[in-house]
Amino acid sequence: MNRPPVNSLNTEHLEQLHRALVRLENEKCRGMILSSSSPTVFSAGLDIREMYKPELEKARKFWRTLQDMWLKLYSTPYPTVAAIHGHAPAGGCLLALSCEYRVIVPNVKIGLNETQLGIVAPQWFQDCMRNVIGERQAEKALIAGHMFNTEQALQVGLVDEVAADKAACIARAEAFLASQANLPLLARKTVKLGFRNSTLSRLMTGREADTKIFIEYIFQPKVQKGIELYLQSLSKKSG
Ligand SMILES: CCCC/C=C/CC(=O)SCCNC(=O)CCNC(=O)[C@H](O)C(C)(C)COP(=O)(O)OP(=O)(O)OC[C@H]1O[C@@H](n2cnc3c(N)ncnc32)[C@H](O)[C@@H]1OP(=O)(O)O
Repeated sequence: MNRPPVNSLNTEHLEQLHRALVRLENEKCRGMILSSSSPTVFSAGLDIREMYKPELEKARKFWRTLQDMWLKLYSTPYPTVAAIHGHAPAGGCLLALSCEYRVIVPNVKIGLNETQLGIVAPQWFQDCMRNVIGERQAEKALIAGHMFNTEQALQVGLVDEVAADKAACIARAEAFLASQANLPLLARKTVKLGFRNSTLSRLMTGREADTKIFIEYIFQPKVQKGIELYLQSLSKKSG
């Protein structure tokens, strides 16, 4: 990902990610490392400006593009690793959770923090967390909107490994891909999809309902006010 300053996910960036995933599949790629050009941020999650006073059709398109990208990422036939050498809140955490393996560096925060922002992580975000860290830990983390530090993320199983820095993180991600290289492709892909199918189907069969929930939610005046205040707090911080 290379969308400075924080790889926030707007419609255009989501489309780029989706196109890249389709191309990798068409080219029969043997594995992907999802990484960031930023030295400190993996991805700041959804671009909050896409949700602030949007036009209805643009907001719908934004959400559908996110769904499309995620459905592709979660179901790739090739192995995927997230090299998390920077913070990964909310949608950034979703990207990492959607890969098959996660390597993180020290001093990083990762989690589905939506509750803390007064918004609700969509069901499929929650499912991804549950599938990785289990029901009990996911429920606790999601209710609190907890951001895990590196040590906590390793302890709870949210990530698989800690590496000292970006170079080591990428090297460990490559090692994971190498460990998969000799597995029979069809068997590997079939087992992966078997595990992920119910989560994928839940969104595929409920896409319109999921979009409706998003639209109805963000168009509420009190939600718009909350987004406005949050945007102000973010830009005051960097100002
Ligand atoms: C039913 C509704 C469901 C909706 C689901 C939503 C899921 C989501 O993903 S919501 C997005 C949640 N994301 C966040 O809360 C992250 C907010 N950002 C941060 O915590 C920090 O920016 C960071 C830890 C990622 C990085 O910190 P750092 O100090 O390096 O950078 P900053 O100075 O904070 O930010 C630089 C710059 O980027 C702007 N920005 C940051 N995050 C976002 C974002 N998610 N969307 C849009 N813009 C963002 C920030 O305002 C700064 O901009 P300016 O330089 O122009 O002020």
